[in-house]
Amino acid sequence: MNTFERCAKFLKPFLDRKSERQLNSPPLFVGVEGPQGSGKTTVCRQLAERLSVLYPNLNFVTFSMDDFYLTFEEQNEVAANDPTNVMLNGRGLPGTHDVDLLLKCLKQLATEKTNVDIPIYDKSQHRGRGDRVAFNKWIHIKKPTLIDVVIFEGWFNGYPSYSSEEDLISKWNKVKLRYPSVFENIGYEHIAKLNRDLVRYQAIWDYFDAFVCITTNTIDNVYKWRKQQEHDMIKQKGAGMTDDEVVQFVDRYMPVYRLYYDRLAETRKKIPSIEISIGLDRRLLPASYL
Ligand SMILES: Nc1ncnc2c1ncn2[C@@H]1O[C@H](COP(=O)(O)OP(=O)(O)OP(=O)(O)O)[C@@H](O)[C@H]1O
Repeated sequence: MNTFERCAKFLKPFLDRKSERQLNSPPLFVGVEGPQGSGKTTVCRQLAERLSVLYPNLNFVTFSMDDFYLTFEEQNEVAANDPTNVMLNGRGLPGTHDVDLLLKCLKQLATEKTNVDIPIYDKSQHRGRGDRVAFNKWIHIKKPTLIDVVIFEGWFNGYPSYSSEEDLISKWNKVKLRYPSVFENIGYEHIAKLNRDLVRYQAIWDYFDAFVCITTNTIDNVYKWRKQQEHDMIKQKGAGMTDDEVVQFVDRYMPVYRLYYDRLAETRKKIPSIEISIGLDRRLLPASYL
């Protein structure tokens, strides 16, 4: 069994129920989480393509947290407002998305009262710094199209913020001792800001009816996966990050993994969910076959 087959098996009862749908029932929201490079985009594409063949009466839409990055100008402003905060110096982490726009889209999809316009982000614009594409290139869902299944992926989907400052500080003290290089240039004010930003995302997770978590035996695999991706890109397009650049790039994300990754179980307890564990080769680890 592979990741797609395991996801499809988990989602089958939800989709069977949905396929006997009642008119105007809200869509099924499927959240997909997985560390960078774990294969989220691939599995979401496979789910939308193959499940729409298996369930021809259901309309699927797939999009990503990445589509909701702030515009180039807004991101520059975020970085300029907090110049010592390396975590906000460029897109990627909590605090660099238009959460209000995302919540508006989710609400519109849930209530089906209006047309829905879903943005698309182009990472290649501004020499790789990225920007949101023009409105006419967004995904436009026009009434009376009924969306039955929303598949939404993001690398920190479901990460629960800390509601107690004491817990946040205690975790921060532990992880910065254990991973000093990751937290080298990060002060408590940056961690507190990160947590405040993450609080705003919690309302997104509340939409999930089903939650797919692709987990891995060690989060350090993210470095290796990204190196592979960049090596492939250099082969195909002649350009890509060097191994050292990859380390620097992934380091910027690591504080979030180190602070929150092991708290995902909290979200999983609240939502019907599945944990699909993969190894470095992205094959399922034995427990995931169940
Ligand atoms: N099951 C798999 N087995 C082997 N390779 C895979 C598998 N799934 C995805 N890949 C490959 O791994 C790479 C990363 O996949 P993908 O872009 O889907 O991951 P991602 O989690 O969405 O990454 P990111 O967060 O960086 O966008 C791609 O080159 C893809 O072809």
